[in-house]
Amino acid sequence: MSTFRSIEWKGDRLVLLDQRRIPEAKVFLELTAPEEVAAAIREMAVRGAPAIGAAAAFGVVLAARRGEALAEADALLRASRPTAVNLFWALDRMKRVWEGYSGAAQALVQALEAEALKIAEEDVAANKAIGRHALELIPDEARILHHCNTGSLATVDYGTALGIIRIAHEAGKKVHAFLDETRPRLQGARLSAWELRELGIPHTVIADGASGHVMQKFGIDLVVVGADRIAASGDTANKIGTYNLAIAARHHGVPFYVAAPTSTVDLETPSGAAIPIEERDARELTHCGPVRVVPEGSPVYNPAFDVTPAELISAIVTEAGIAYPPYEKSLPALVRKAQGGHP
Ligand SMILES: CSC[C@@H](O)[C@@H](O)C(=O)COP(=O)(O)O
Repeated sequence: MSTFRSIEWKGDRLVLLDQRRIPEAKVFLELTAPEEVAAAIREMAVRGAPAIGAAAAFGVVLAARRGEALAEADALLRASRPTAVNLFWALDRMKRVWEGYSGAAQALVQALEAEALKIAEEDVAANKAIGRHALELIPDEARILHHCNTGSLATVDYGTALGIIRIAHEAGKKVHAFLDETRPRLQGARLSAWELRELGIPHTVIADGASGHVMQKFGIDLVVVGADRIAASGDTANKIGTYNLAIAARHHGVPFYVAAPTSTVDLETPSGAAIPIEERDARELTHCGPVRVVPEGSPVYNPAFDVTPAELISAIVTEAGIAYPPYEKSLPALVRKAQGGHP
């Protein structure tokens, strides 16, 4: 894989690989202000639940370096996207460092920088652990269906669901990934295919509507997806189209796995009904690039995420181990384990 990370802290600026430009160009953005980080998250130059959490943490560091009001930067970054809980989880961690702080400004900048770097490094370690735990779920030869992009681009490095595919490949398993294109923003077609090509992992891009057909015609051994927020019940918000995939998987008897760090588990949210679902600009649907593909005046509805009910999820793979139903019991135990407590 590439020798760069999609998120890199350079001591005085945050460098992001602009995901809107992949695969046609590798363009790096150099951000020095929290407003720029919030805009990059909102406009999806950086995207994917763990990646936006880490980027927001560095947004707070930038605000501190500039001597700006941290409460304002925090509010601005929190408002950038609503669904992925990692954003709020990372900003809460940063807030525990700055809230009530009364020492020297320079020492606070250093403490915030250390915390943001810790968030980033912990994410990489969590993703590798997720991949190792998942090995027991992957047959030696496996056709794996995947939705959206959950790889190095969507995290600080390695990835969650795509990381599982990568680690299984590196472990010598014969994996073939079927990648949903993931309309309307094409994270599967543009980003996951790009990552798997760089890694030399066999894959085939399919239209979202083809996933049922592929299960029926070729046979899929498992589906693995990421998550933006997992409620205490196990209900999981992820990229729009995930729910359809889970229904098709159940119909075909295909195991449906969710892969996410425990920072994506939100025990405060009891069930999927309480997860805020982002609606994005209609233009994402009405246009393909500059070309209008929906007649002028036709109403559109563009939810960016859906919620897959826990009963359709075979297991949730986290860095602390694999949670099986009933998730109300297994998820809190894994969250406690990840935090260093008893399972
Ligand atoms: C490891 S990324 C997991 C999820 O964040 C991913 O599947 C997803 O839904 C991303 O949505 P996006 O709108 O591209 O940020």
